Amino acid sequence: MSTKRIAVIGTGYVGLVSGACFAYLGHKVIGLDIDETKIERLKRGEIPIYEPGLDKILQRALEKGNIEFTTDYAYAVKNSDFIFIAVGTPSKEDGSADLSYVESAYRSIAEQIGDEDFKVIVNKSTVPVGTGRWAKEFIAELLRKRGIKNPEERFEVVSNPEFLREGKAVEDFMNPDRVVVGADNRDIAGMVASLYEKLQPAMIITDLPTAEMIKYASNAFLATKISFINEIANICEATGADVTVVARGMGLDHRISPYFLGAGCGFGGSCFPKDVKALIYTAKQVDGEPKILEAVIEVNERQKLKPVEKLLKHIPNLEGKTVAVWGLAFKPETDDMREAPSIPIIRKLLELGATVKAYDPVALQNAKRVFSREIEKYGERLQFVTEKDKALEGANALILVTEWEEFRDVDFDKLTGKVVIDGRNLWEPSVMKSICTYESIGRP
Ligand SMILES: NC(=O)c1ccc[n+]([C@@H]2O[C@H](COP(=O)([O-])OP(=O)(O)OC[C@H]3O[C@@H](n4cnc5c(N)ncnc54)[C@H](O)[C@@H]3O)[C@@H](O)[C@H]2O)c1
Ligand SMILES: O=c1ccn([C@@H]2O[C@H](COP(=O)(O)OP(=O)(O)O[C@H]3O[C@H](CO)[C@@H](O)[C@H](O)[C@H]3O)[C@@H](O)[C@H]2O)c(=O)[nH]1
Repeated sequence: MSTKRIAVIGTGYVGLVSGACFAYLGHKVIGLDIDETKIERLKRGEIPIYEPGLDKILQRALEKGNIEFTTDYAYAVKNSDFIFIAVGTPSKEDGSADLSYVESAYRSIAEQIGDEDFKVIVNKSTVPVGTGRWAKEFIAELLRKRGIKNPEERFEVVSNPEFLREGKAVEDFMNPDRVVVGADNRDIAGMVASLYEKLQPAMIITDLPTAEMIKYASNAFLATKISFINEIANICEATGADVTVVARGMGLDHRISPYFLGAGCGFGGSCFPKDVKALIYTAKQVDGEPKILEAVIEVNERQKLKPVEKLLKHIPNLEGKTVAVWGLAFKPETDDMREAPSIPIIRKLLELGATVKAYDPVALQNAKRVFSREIEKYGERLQFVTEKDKALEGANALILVTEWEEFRDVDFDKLTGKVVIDGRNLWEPSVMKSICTYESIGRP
């Protein structure tokens, strides 16, 4: 494999993992961020996020001298041929994707492109269909204004959406189900595809809008599977069926597949909620009626509060009661709190007068930031504890929100007599029901 010079703009979950993995694969990588503190920490070898396996990959890349970090766009653009954009694209109030960080990255890159350059600008951020083509005009115009001759010949824009999952990011990047590359110029798409050749992935090379749409359609479909099974879980609950067995029975049909049929208290994270909303927005802009997508969000919003609904059946008045909450991050193996179901659950419990004792193995620091308003408003009624058993001390009930592995083995003595709501169907009902008042999602 020939070594290529790559800059990665944004050193968050996607940028840092992609940069470290490209460097591990033998490319020369410059990671750039506007967050100076983050870059200072990375230069010292500290990793600002919790992501299993990233430390080892990054360490190896640093030892090989294949990765460096900077805040200097001039340096990063000058010393790279491929510039990957991996900045955030969060939801705006109206559900559309906020492209201001992406636009700012394009501007900063365009300021550094000279008369003799040719740079391949690769969108790894999830951006609405049409963004790549728009970016080509936007960047060309910026170059034109700077007096650069033949601006369209100085760069190409490529879409290379990322499909990694948090908590399994390194594993997913190194073993992708597929790599998707979209560009108007197929030769340049091929050049981007070749950056991954060591991984020998299934490869889709297509045009810009199609690549952008593959990302949204994939996330929307996975989110649909989750809302679908949650809807089935609610029907199971009312009819005495067991959703976990139903999901197993469905999943053995290879056309359905067993994945993403885990019923629970809904999906969270930095991607599914915002990407489904952005796709709804796009659909409406082109006069579509995205009924399925809207239902996916609606079902999910309701599902997130299911555990509280179930708790109220057993303890109708939560005033003066204490509820332990296990798992705050939006899924296990991450410290990411974005759109975590624990947020509406804890807010609701506090509103209803409960004292909440919250525990997570790695997300406590981020959780304290997310709940800063509640900490101020409710004082001692919202406590963060550093051990799962401490959360149970004096608690009338336990809600399991995130299925961290350490919650699998519980000290049954500590649960005796409590109301336990299992929001992720982690425990065996027959065992739990013998020691406490136990409810799960969609199981008798
Ligand atoms: N998190 C995931 O699992 C995941 C997976 C696939 C795709 N994505 C997509 O990838 C993109 C990035 O997501 P993330 O979770 O890594 O975001 P993140 O918030 O973790 O990181 C974004 C980084 O970009 C930096 N940044 C912002 N503006 C910048 C600029 N103008 N120049 C340089 N750096 C800048 C921020 O300081 C931050 O460090 C999003 O579009 C997201 O939808 C995310
Ligand atoms: O059967 C399931 C599977 C997942 N979830 C929930 O779904 C959310 C998202 O989980 P997951 O997809 O594992 O995590 P993400 O890191 O958000 O990854 C998704 O979003 C990324 C960003 O776009 C994509 O790159 C990935 O392919 C896509 O899986 C979490 O809250 C999970 O608890 C369920 O409720 N039931």
